[in-house]
Amino acid sequence: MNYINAGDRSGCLSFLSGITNLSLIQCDLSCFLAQQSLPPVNSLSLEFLTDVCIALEKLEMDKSCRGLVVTSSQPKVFSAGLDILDMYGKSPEHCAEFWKAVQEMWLKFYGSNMITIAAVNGSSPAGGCLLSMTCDYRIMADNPRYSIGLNETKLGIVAPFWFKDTMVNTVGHRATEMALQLGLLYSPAEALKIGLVDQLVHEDQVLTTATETMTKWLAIPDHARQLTKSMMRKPTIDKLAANREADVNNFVKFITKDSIQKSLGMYLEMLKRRKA
Ligand SMILES: CCCC/C=C\CC(=O)SCCNC(=O)CCNC(=O)[C@H](O)C(C)(C)COP(=O)(O)OP(=O)(O)OC[C@H]1O[C@@H](n2cnc3c(N)ncnc32)[C@H](O)[C@@H]1OP(=O)(O)O
Repeated sequence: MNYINAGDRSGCLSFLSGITNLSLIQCDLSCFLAQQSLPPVNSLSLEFLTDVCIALEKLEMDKSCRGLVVTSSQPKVFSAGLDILDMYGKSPEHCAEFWKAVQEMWLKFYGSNMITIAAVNGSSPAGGCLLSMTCDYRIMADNPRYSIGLNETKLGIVAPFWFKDTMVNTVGHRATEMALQLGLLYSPAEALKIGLVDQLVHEDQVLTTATETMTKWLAIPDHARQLTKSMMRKPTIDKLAANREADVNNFVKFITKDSIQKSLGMYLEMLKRRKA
């Protein structure tokens, strides 16, 4: 069955307008494919996060859209996480705007009424791992060169409580404690073992498997599934929703510290050196 039906694209043109880094392709009557495409590594920049939130809001209001497969059109990378350049050498005002957009993205994805499936076609560190954890199901390409995890401590930064909560809800308290303190990036096999991803498939099969899985999830009555999802996730969502401003202030205070800026600068340098 051909799930990605190019003939149906006209049905989602309205979602594409104004969107530069995300394309939405209608897969069948009730499911969309959201493909991130921000070269070179799909980092989650302020502009990109804003695009994603607008697109998601529109899909959420479209009652005919019941499911979303989230993937990347960049080979080998699902998402490199938050765009470090939005946190490095920027004004406190910019950092605050950026963080609000990160919060918004998380709130929208984690609280989505749609079935969300992450087709993790490559590496997915930090914010990329967070994005995949907001989804209901994760399918990852079985290539030992790829990794996934919340590696913030390796950059000298600290994952906020709602990153931590999302991971606890996914893999449990002990695995999260190890993962966060050590900034662990897991191979696909390790990620499967701790439950960070739900299924590994050959890289060529990630999207097909995601759409097959979607078909199974679509068979469940929406109202029952949505209420169950909300029951599981609402306490975690409410915690951030009630503390958004304080969380923004904490982030800005932390990220603009000289010592943290220095760590981020060194990390960026390391990324460039590694390439050379
Ligand atoms: C209080 C704070 C709370 C939480 C905050 C943050 C959470 C985060 O998400 S921080 C971001 C953490 N991300 C990472 O640590 C990933 C870093 N990137 C990589 O490991 C690799 O790039 C990756 C495995 C994703 C892909 O590898 P390659 O395909 O080999 O690409 P390159 O490493 O050559 O990268 C190409 C190009 O992109 C730049 N880059 C990579 N990641 C980021 C990023 N997250 N933000 C901004 N820029 C990034 C990299 O430096 C290269 O740049 P150029 O050298 O200029 O080409």
